Parts: sequence; structure tokens; C-alpha cells
Amino acid sequence: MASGHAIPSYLNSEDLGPWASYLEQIDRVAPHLGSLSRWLETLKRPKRILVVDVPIELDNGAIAHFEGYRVQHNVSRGPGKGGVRYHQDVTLSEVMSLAAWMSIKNATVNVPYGGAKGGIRVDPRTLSRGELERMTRRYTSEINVIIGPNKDIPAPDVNTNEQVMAWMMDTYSMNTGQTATGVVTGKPITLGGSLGRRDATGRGVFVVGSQAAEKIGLDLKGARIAVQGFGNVGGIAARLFQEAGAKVIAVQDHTGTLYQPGGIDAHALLEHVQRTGGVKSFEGAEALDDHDQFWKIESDILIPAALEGQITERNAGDIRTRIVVEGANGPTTPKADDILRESGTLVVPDVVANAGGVTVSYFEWVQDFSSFFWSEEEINARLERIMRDAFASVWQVSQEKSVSMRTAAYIVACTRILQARELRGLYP
Ligand SMILES: NC(=O)C1=CN([C@@H]2O[C@H](COP(=O)(O)OP(=O)(O)OC[C@H]3O[C@@H](n4cnc5c(N)ncnc54)[C@H](OP(=O)(O)O)[C@@H]3O)[C@@H](O)[C@H]2O)C=CC1
Ligand SMILES: O=C(O)CCC(=O)C(=O)O
Repeated sequence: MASGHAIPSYLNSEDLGPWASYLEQIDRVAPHLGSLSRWLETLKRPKRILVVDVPIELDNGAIAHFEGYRVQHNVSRGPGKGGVRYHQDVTLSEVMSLAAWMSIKNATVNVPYGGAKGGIRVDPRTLSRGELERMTRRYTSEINVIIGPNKDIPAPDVNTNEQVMAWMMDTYSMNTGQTATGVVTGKPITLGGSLGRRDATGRGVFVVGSQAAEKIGLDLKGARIAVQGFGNVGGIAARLFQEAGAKVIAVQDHTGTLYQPGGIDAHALLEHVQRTGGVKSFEGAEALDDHDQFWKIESDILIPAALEGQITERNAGDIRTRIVVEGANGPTTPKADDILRESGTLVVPDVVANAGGVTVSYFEWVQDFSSFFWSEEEINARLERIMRDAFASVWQVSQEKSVSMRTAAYIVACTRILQARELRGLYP
């Protein structure tokens, strides 16, 4: 547990989960903030937390209750922004950390948002489509009081998608008596969604991964890629690296671990996952029974793109790769960060690496407000520029101050957030 913090009374201080990692990351930036550090405590406390009961009638007539959350971590730079996760292990402390990482990410890439995140503690695979829709609509109504195009704008995250965003948009619109397309992003194109949003996070991972490769003199042609999580982020990133000439040699999801030193066909695997729900039983690779083996496979670029807390002090020492590009939020604990740094592994942190999604969400929100839509080429070009600029400024700070890219990103982001806080002042 990180020391010296006032732990909020609503958290069990023995089990802070990823919030402990986030607090430690914030502590590491403190010495670099000069006089702004007197505001740093602001970032150790979420601005607003809403915990809601989400009751629905199941198809068999029974009533089920799910626990839902929406956390607005910081809104100094603009409305809250961040996805909604459906997962059986979602907890308040997890959503708090995901919201906090959104504040840092949005400031790192300089989109005009604060940070927020939401979630429901549910395994959506156990629900029918009708039950999923009823749960989504009830959850949206429950958090209706704090979301809105100028207040807090949800988006997809693990196990949520364009259809879920369409239901959220429709429910919010019904509750407010107007069609409010700008209340969520990641919507279907026909409802004001943006071209390029579906692939945006994976594309951003690819853009900054390529930048990092260039910095260390790694040629992408033939580079060995290992990916944990083959969903929206990991699957698309793998496909783009393959299209650039790299080889996807290892893939892991909940259903299995695949290894193929000659390269797994990412297109075929994406199609297989879409059809079967997981990488298991894909024929173009060897299946490894021991899931921990995944971390020991030698690669050039490792992309954790599943959940937080995957690279820890337990397995960081086993990792033999040159670059870790964090597609997931919070996949690496601070202790593991130190181990990787000592072994000379470059870590491109989540708050830079996976910011492509929220960047195109920002484009979507802007397009919705102006009701004027851009071409996919325009979107991808603007995305690439923002990702390249963010990578370059974080790289520069990391070189100048001899700190990790994570601490460098936190220096850039916390400076922006705390300057905004200072300029706005404290009193109404
Ligand atoms: N979608 C987005 O735009 C953004 C997402 N992210 C982050 O990227 C990560 C992945 O999100 P996304 O791709 O959208 O989610 P998806 O639901 O599309 O995919 C998640 C993937 O992770 C796998 N997975 C989950 N748990 C484990 C585990 N314990 N071990 C191995 N694999 C696992 C899933 O496999 P299985 O289905 O078998 O469980 C699935 O392949 C998350 O951390 C998310 O917060 C970050 C920025 C934006
Ligand atoms: O697109 C968005 O608004 C947020 C995506 C998200 O949840 C994330 O970046 O982790």
C-alpha cells in the first residue's frame, strides 16, 4: 500500500487494488512539479463518485440487482470523459483508478477533458441481449443526473460496444426530451458516431509503438510481437503491426495462450475470435497449457491489452522484450515498472499508448456538436499527429529529466491539470 495518504473512508485500506498503483504513480511525480505540488492532493481524491443499484427483470421473471458506478476523478480541464466497463470483477477502487488514469491521459494528449469512468459489476456473457439492453438503460437512467454532453461523456471499454453506446444515447435522450448524440462517444456511425473510432485505440498503440521502435533502432519488419488480450485494442494493434511487416508470435486471452514463432495470421485470428468468442482452438498456432509461459516468450514488442495489474513483481523479471506498449489501462504495477526499467525495457505507458481511443472520441464529440462529419483519412491523419506529438513531448521530458516515460507523462499531465486548478481557484 502507498504510504502517507489519507485513504478515503469508503475504501478498504487493506485492499486498494489498482488505486494503490495510481497513488504511487502520483507520488513519483511530486518532486518534479515545483510549486504546483501543493495542489497534488487534489489528484488523490476523486471529485465525485456515484454508486447505483441497477435492478432489472430477467427473462425468467426474476429480479436481479447489479452494482454500478460512475466516478468523475477530475474536471478541472473540462467535462469528465471515459469509458464504461462491464465485468464481473469491477470494484469501486478499480473504477476510481480507471477514472484517474483518464484524467492523466486526457491531459497528456491535451484533449479538453477531465477524467471519468464507469462500470457495472456483471458478467455480460450470462445475460441475454434483452437483459443487457435493460441493464444498460437502467444504469444510464441511474447515472443520468451526472452525465451529459457538457458534464461527463461515457464511451466503450471492456465488454461494451457501439450497441451499448446506442442504448445509452437513446436512454439519456428520452430522459432529457431531446436527441443528445454528444452524450456518449463510440456510437454507431448512423447515430453520430465517428469513422475510425472502432480502430482508434489499436491504431494509436501502433503509432506510438512504431515511434518507440524508431527511438531504439528496432526495425518493424520481422519484429516479434506478443499481445495479451485480443479484443478491440489488442486485436486491432496486432493487425496493424502485422500489416507493417511485424510477426505476431504470441497471443493470450482468457480462453487460451497461442504461440507461433513463424507468425500468427492476425486477420484469421480476428475472424476466429469474432466467430467463437476467444483465441482457444485456433488452428494456426500451438496452444500453450501453462498460461504463465506467455510472459516468458522472447519478443521485441509486448502489448498488454487486457486488464490492469498483469505485469507485477512476480513476472516482470521473466519478461524478455525490448518495448512494452501498454494497450490496457494500468497493466504494470510500480514495482514491475522498476524491474523493467532496470532490465533496460522501454515502457510506453497507457496514458500515452492507448490514448488513441479517447482522441477519436474527442473528434466524435466535436463532429456531433457541429453536425459536420469528417472523412476517415482526415480522422486518421489528425489522430496520428496528436499521438506522435504526445509521444515526442513525453519522450523529450523523459530524456531531459532522466525519468521513465510514465513519470514524464505524469509531469506533462499533472502540470496541465494543476495549472488549470490553480487558475480556476477554489471558491465559488
Ligand atoms: N476500447 C477502448 O477504446 C479502450 C480500451 N482500453 C483498455 O484496453 C484494455 C482492453 O480493452 P478492450 O480491447 O476495449 O476490451 P475487449 O473487451 O474488446 O477485449 C478485452 C480482451 O482482454 C481479454 N482478457 C480479459 N481478461 C483477461 C485476462 N485475465 N487474461 C487474458 N486476457 C484477458 C479478453 O479475453 P476474453 O474475452 O477471453 O476474456 C479480450 O480478448 C482495457 O484495459 C481497456 O480499459 C484503453 C483505451 C481505450
Ligand atoms: O473514448 C473514450 O472516451 C474513453 C476510452 C477509455 O475508456 C479509455 O481510454 O480508457
